Parts: sequence; structure tokens; C-alpha cells
Amino acid sequence: MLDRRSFADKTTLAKELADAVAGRINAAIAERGEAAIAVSGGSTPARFFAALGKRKDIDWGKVVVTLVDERWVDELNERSNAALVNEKLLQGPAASARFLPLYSGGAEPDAARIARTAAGLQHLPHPFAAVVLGMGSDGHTASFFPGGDTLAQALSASGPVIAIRAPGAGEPRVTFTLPRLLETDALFLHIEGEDKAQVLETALADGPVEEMPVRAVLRAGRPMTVYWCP
Ligand SMILES: O=C1O[C@H](COP(=O)(O)O)[C@@H](O)[C@H](O)[C@H]1O
Repeated sequence: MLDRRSFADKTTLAKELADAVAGRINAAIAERGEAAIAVSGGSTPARFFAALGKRKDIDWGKVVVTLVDERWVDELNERSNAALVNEKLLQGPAASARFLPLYSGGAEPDAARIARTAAGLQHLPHPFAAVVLGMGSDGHTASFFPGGDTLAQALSASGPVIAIRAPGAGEPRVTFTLPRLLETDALFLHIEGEDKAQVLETALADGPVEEMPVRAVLRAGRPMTVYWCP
């Protein structure tokens, strides 16, 4: 179920992952006339975003991009995942894609704001053509954090999105739920560095999901391809 691919360096990984995701986008457009992808934030995806956004073989006007999760901050904040997507991915050819953000205003993701985010996702093409997850060194993925106040619901609710707060998360968060993220043609896990490789080994061993929520994805019984480089 887990296909693990290793690459010599970050540039090669970025190009190979962009090739794989572009293939999924083009297949979804051929089959369904449109494609949606959900991508991660944080520091790891910048090179991959740049490689994907340059692709001229994608009909970007038929592509919807969203995030797997978001810190509850506006786009002027340097921790905004949406800002990263706008700066690195939605440039050049990819500027014609439609972006559906998860942050919907204010300082807290209260019920009304989460409902507004969910309403904005109503016309998201379904299923995703590709979901690209990242992973933190604490074993979180998307915003499924150890100690998350709504972790159990985030891993089981039909979604699409839920607010979550956790000691290691910094700001309050919004995340797609796991069941919704698994509704995808292809699932990727993008990690870089020896430390993340070690975290993945630990996550693959026995142990509670609550301690390393990425285990919920690894144990979901869905094919997933890991892209890793040192
Ligand atoms: O906070 C987040 O962290 C993870 C991992 O980020 P990285 O900086 O270690 O690459 C990321 O996958 C997630 O989308 C983001 O919100």
C-alpha cells in the first residue's frame, strides 16, 4: 500500500512530484472535465509548487487548488499557507487556476466561520485528483496534531473541514477531515530530510494514532506514495 520513492536531492524530488501530480490533474481533466488538488503548507512544498506551477501542459483554467489545512491567519501573515500557494504555485501558467482558501476571516475559527469555509468548498470538484500531504517532526499531517482538541472528529467526520487547536500547532487551525482527504485519485506524502525519514519509520511502527496522527493516514488502507529526499 505504501510506495516509497527516494530522490537524490530536493530539485529532483520537486520535478518528479510535479510530474506525478500533473499526470493526475491531466487524467482527471480528461475523465471529468476538471480537477481539484489539495496541497500542504509549511516549509517543504515551495520547490514542488514552483515546479508544478510552471507546467504548460496543464489546462489550469480547469483546475481548482485548495489546501489540506490552514493556520487561522490572513494572507499577510508569513505563516499563512495560502500566501505560500499564491507566491509559489499560482504564478505563470498556474495563475489561471482557481484557488479556494480555508481561512475565512477573524481571529478564531468559530462555527460560523468554519461554515463559511465549508460553503466556499461546496463546488470543489470531487473527488480530488491528488492530495499532497506533508508531515511535521511531531508526526502531524494536515492539521491532525497530537493533543488536538478535535483530533478524533478530524480523523473520522465526513467533513469537509473542522477547526482544531493543539499545543504544538501555534495558531488555531482549520483542516480537511481525513475521510474527505481520502476521497482522492492519488495520495502523496512529501517529506524531506533524515529527521523526517526517521519520524516516518517511527510512525510505521506500532503505537497510538493520538501520539502520531500521521498513523491514521498510514493505516487507512489506501495506496499512498511517499516522496523523500535527504
Ligand atoms: O503546519 C504545517 O506543518 C506541516 C509540515 O510542515 P513542514 O514545514 O515541516 O514542511 C504541513 O504539512 C502542514 O500543511 C502545515 O500546516
